[in-house]
Amino acid sequence: MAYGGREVLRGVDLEVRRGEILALLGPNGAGKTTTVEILEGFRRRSAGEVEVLGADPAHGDEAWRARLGLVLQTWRDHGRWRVGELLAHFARYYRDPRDPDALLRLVGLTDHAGQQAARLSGGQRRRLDVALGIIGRPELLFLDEPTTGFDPEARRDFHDLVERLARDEGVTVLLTTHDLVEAERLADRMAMLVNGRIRACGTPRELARRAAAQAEVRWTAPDGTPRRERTADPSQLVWELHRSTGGPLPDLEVRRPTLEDTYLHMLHGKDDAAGPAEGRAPGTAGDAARAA
Ligand SMILES: Nc1ncnc2c1ncn2[C@@H]1O[C@H](COP(=O)(O)OP(=O)(O)OP(=O)(O)O)[C@@H](O)[C@H]1O
Repeated sequence: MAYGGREVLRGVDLEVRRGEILALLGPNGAGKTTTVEILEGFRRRSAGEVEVLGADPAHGDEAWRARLGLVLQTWRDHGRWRVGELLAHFARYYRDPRDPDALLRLVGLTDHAGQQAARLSGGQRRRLDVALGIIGRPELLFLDEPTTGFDPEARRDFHDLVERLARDEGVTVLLTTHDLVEAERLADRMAMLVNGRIRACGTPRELARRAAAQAEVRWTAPDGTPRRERTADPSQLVWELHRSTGGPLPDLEVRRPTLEDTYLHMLHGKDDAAGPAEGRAPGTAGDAARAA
């Protein structure tokens, strides 16, 4: 995929399976929104094959569109509408919409039903976005950085809601986020997009294993100096230190790699972390993406 002459996606090989939650991660400018907008049918791709719910998004009709739910990054301008009226209005576009009052309860906006959308707080607007995204009972839900601006409780409620949608209603979810805790909490699989290419894709556990990020061992040396070392095999290091000092290691601490370590390792590491797109020469491959 190129903007003007500049290629921003090159070989995005990605499949989202029906009923799964897939988190698309990657640094600013990696191409996540571009990818998602192509899948949603909002952006024309310049090359590659894409199939979403059995159709090419570039030719998706109204019936196809009604099966998607979108929570976009940019806020749609419905500021003058009252929250309850807005939901009732959008409900009319769908054959089997959720009940607007039940939906307000679901996203925690019942007390704001009579309020103008423009007067909601940032986090409350985001909840409204989520409500609008799921009002039509979508089969496939796109969530583009959905919890930006949420307080911790709203975030937890939102995570519960997304989990319920996936588990109880079989909704497929494609989530982009910079929040690694969110990705780990929600996602069945994570895909890492770096420089327009999928660098790795797998369950959080698989990615951690593939990235082989290193543990950090800290201790105080016999002369009192604090020491730290990174190693893939902390037990070996501790054993060697123990043997060389001949006694217990003061202030010993072994810190396992966090998800953030894994992420940064993948971001800056070599292709040993590469997933299915591994080994492609730059610019040679078109993009291929399938969702549900
Ligand atoms: N309409 C456009 N015209 C030209 N270049 C664009 C356009 N939209 C995006 N880009 C460029 O394409 C690249 C990918 O952008 P994109 O918005 O897809 O990244 P992203 O991964 O969603 O980033 P972020 O995490 O910051 O939201 C960026 O370098 C961006 O500057």
